[in-house]
Amino acid sequence: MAVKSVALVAHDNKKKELVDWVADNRTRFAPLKLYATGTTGRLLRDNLERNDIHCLLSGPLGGDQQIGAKIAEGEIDLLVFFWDPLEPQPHDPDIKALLRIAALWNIPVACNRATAEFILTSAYMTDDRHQPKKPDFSDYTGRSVSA
Ligand SMILES: O=C(CO)COP(=O)(O)O
Repeated sequence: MAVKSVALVAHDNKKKELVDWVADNRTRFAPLKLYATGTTGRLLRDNLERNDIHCLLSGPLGGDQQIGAKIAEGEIDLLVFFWDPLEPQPHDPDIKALLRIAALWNIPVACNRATAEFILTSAYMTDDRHQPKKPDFSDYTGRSVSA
């Protein structure tokens, strides 16, 4: 079975919810390759005693953009992003950019625990025959533009 890569990101008020959810699903997460923004990743590492989590920069310091770049490069199969709907964030443009790039590249995104549960327990998680359709941007990249 191909190893799926999951990016885990949570805003401060949502970090406990994310860490608890991942801990509750430890067995399902065991075979998955995990990426996380800096602080989320540190908490996951400490609480799950998993030292193989690829921790990027903290979100406001560029971590959201690093995850977005990995999505664009085809390295991420699922984004779990518990963003905080009750608190403004200084790096709001980065958050929008991350959600945009995930939508653009047709990556499944869970923004709350209910959705994350549906996706994590989906048969598609372990079925190599299922691959989300890769978008075809050839019309866009090949468009005529005058220099
Ligand atoms: O701010 C974040 C996502 O927008 C998360 O970053 P941290 O995991 O570093 O707190």
